[in-house]
Amino acid sequence: MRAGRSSRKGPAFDPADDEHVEHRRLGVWDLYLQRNPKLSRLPAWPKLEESAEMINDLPYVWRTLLDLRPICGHLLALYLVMMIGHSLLPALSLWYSGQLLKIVQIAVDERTVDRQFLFKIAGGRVACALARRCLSHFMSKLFAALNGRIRLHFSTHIFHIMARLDVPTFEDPVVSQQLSSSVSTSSRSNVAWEAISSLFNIGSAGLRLLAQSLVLVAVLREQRDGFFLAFICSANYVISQFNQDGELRMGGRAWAATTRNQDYLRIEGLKKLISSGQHRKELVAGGLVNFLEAEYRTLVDRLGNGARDFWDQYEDHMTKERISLLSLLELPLEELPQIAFALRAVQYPSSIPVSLASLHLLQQTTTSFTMRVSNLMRQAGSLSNRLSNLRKLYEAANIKNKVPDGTAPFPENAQTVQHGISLEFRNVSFRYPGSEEYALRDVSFKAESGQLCVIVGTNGSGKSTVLKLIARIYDTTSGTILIDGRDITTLKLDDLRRAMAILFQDYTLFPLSIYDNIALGDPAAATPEKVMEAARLGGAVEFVSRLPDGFDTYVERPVRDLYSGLPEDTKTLFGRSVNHSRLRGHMAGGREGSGDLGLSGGQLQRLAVARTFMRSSVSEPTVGLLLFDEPSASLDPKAEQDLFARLRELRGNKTMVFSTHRFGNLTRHADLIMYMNDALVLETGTHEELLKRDGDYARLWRMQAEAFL
Ligand SMILES: Nc1ncnc2c1ncn2[C@@H]1O[C@H](COP(=O)(O)OP(=O)(O)OP(=O)(O)O)[C@@H](O)[C@H]1O
Repeated sequence: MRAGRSSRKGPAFDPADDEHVEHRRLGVWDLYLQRNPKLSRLPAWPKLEESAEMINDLPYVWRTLLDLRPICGHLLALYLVMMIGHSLLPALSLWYSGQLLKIVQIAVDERTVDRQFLFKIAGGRVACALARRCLSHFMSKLFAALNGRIRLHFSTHIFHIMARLDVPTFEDPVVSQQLSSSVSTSSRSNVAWEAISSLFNIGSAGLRLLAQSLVLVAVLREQRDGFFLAFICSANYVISQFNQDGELRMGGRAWAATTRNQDYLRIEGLKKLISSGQHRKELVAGGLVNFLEAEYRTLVDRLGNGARDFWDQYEDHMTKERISLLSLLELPLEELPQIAFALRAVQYPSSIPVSLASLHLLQQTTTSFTMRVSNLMRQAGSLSNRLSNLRKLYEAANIKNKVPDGTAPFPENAQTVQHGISLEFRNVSFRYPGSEEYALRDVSFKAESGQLCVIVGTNGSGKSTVLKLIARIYDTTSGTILIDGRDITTLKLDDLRRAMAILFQDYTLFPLSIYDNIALGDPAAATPEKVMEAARLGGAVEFVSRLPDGFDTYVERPVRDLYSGLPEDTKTLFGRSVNHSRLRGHMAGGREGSGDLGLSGGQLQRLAVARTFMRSSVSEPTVGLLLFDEPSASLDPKAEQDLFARLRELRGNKTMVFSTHRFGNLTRHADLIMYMNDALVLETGTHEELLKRDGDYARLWRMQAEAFL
């Protein structure tokens, strides 16, 4: 959504708060708008309010300048000097124009011309124009150079900001809003340079206005009716400024819009459905085309002109609102200077040439003057936004992670880890941030060092959550998790995570090469031999070798090729197939094949398993705990069996926690099985114990076994 200053301090915006928020219907849209305080009816009030807020952001400008001094201080200083020169030149031109006018006046009154003076003034006027052109040229070159250097400097700062955030912090909507307005790893824009250059621009525009005003006053003083003409030349601008403030103007105010119209929602849903390649299979296979088309027609007929997006409705409303008495006055006022000139010409016929020249000069100057004023106002508005983004860019480096680091090193004795780590949950309950529901309720269990623990249960029962809490992706809401008898929150996070290898169910592959994807399982120890071995253990070598670029193949190219207007016969370009539709699915764990590579879900899962194998083998001395969340979900039965066999063999003495809802033959080998349902651990024991108990585990086991009889 477009909005004014992105986030202000103050109480939360509540659409139901009638006292501070007004509600308007715009077609199918509900617009909620912060009520204007009385003073804000004045056209400059919102700008003043924003300027007051900007004061808090100014220290960050200073900090940025200090940061930039060693990188491009001399270029910045040069740019500033050029800008000052560029701002003063229009005033100098105006002064020369005033002098030319004077020459004309003397020529009319006295019929004489001082030729030398005339050449000097004309030469000065031309030199001014040339100087402005040259300065603009050099400034644009400097602008680009500064932009490049500053962007490069801040890109490492931004990389650091993004890389250090943990999962709950990154998912926090407040943090993501802060990041989206201040941090962008890919865009060509650059928050710091935008803020600094805006500030320079405003300073320069202010200086230009001041210098021009002073010269204008000096020139007008010498002209008959000069001030009167200047006033009427700028009158229509003043009126248009007052006229802008329609009732629904949203600039500077908090606002939110939503639609609850079911027909409109359905129309938009149908449009998305047919325009995205993602749903094409189901659409065609389900024979849905005719039904959807008829449905769409009915909805559009029913909603008529109301089926329009918010901005369309808003513009429509604003155009209706804009016709007022003042707006009707705006155009006739433009003619006023000519009328005034005609009357004066009648009154003083001898001064027609001077009046004509002065009228031209005045109109030209006031037009550029008023344009500058409105530019200045507009720039001041965006400056406030840019400065606040700059503040957020610096503040983002101090965002506190929600999972705090511990202080105790782990393990105390490095030799013990490879013989497994004991794991204990004591009365652990957990709710995901922002969720009311408990994902785990009072879970307690203990797995001794070197044991194989299998968590089984229904969908959504909390199996993956158990693994996420062990890796401290999230912290428990209540209760304690201990490894080797020590509370995990007290341990250094880096040490804790170095002691375990984890494969998530919703793993993702990185937009890097296949080699890097595997090597990042243990980047510090990665060698080509180790990566190859991990790929073999994950069952990935065969299909990767068949790819044209083998292990150098990018799972998803992070940089798209650009093309346009290619003849239809162009099937490949740069050794890759041309995507004429440009519609690609996203890469997400196991659920989809790779749009770029045409790899299947199972093949992608093998790559993820290979990555985990980088740190899972018996020989890996630093890892004592292996966590696997459904690693075989997309594998065929043979691949699944091979994987389980390899896992058992490679695990050695390490502790392994395995989550699955397919019992397979893994549970038979388990030292501890936990049966979960609806956030609770309902049964624990070995396979035999649980069968003897004849509870839910036994019932589900029999159900799965019967399917194969
Ligand atoms: N990031 C999240 N935010 C909010 N709720 C979540 C999140 N992830 C999971 N949940 C909820 O927590 C509960 C437990 O989810 P979890 O993924 O642990 O289940 P699971 O047993 O692994 O399920 P499955 O067998 O389908 O993988 C579910 O109700 C789920 O909707």
